[in-house]
Amino acid sequence: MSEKRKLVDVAVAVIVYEDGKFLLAQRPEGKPYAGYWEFPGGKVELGESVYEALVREIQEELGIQVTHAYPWITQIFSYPHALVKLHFYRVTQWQGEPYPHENQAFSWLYSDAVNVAPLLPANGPVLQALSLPVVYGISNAAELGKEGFLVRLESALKSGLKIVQVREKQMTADELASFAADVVSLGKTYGAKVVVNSDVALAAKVGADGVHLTSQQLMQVEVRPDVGLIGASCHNQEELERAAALNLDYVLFGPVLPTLSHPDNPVLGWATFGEVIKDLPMPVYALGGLEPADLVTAWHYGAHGIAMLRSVWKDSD
Ligand SMILES: Nc1nc2c([nH]c(=O)n2[C@H]2C[C@H](O)[C@@H](COP(=O)(O)OP(=O)(O)OP(=O)(O)O)O2)c(=O)[nH]1
Repeated sequence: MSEKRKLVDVAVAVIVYEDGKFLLAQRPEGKPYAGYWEFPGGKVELGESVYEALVREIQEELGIQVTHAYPWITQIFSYPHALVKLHFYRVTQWQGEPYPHENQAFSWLYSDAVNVAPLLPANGPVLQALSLPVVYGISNAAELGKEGFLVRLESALKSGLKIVQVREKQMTADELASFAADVVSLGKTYGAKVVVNSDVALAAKVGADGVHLTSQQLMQVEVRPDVGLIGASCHNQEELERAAALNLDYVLFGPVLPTLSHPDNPVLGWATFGEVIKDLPMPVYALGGLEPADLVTAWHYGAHGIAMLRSVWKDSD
């Protein structure tokens, strides 16, 4: 039934300041779901690219000129009135002051304090995706030593790092439990999320925010584990599709560039990275040989952000 309907492409703008504050608007009278809150945007017209539609809709609805917008996530949603393919872009820079040209109510919000309702039904997972930081750190006590790593971690947290994965394959179970507890405690102090690689029981035991599945686990689990935030490592399209089918919160996808530890391994390169991840419903972090300065390039190719195992722990000054 619904699957036979024509897919309607919709360009959707998440207009977001650097501190994470974003804009929701209330759908005007006369449209389906009038009064519901949504991100500004609208249907792609015949002959238009999604990007062109985004720029046009935002000019029409808010009177601002989009100058920097990055493809982000794509979701297909079946409404009684239409089957829509929502192309979400993060709009990070614009000219002019947003003004409600269609008399819509506006609200600037942070993802952890959304106090307007109801939202369009498709938008719940989008708020969850928006709450994920754009820089993702992976622990590296293997190279820095446990104490050395914790010092670097605290300095990175002080500088604004907001998510870290505990991944130390060389540690014994006891060492890992104590290390993970230290990372969780530091994370809590600085308001950062902590996920634990592969071990659901350990994540629960140390009070982590969630679990990061290995690509092997990803292909084996039948259902999404119920322990908060769930991510996974992916290296190919099949794994990415599996992560999408399991409704995971995010994935790491790479290697994008050669890495120090595996300089001769095949890499995706940015163009292939962008091609493979386009149309995915969940945020994708680029991984492999990246530095903080690569963030905007990653956005350009559709990534949510970048994940780093080494450069994120270097002192910036
Ligand atoms: N703009 C927008 N549309 C969304 C969001 N989430 C969501 O499910 N949609 C759906 C609702 C609609 O079915 C479709 C957008 O269609 P629309 O009616 O707003 O498009 P439009 O501005 O081009 O309006 P019109 O041509 O019908 O006047 O996408 C969102 O966050 N923003």
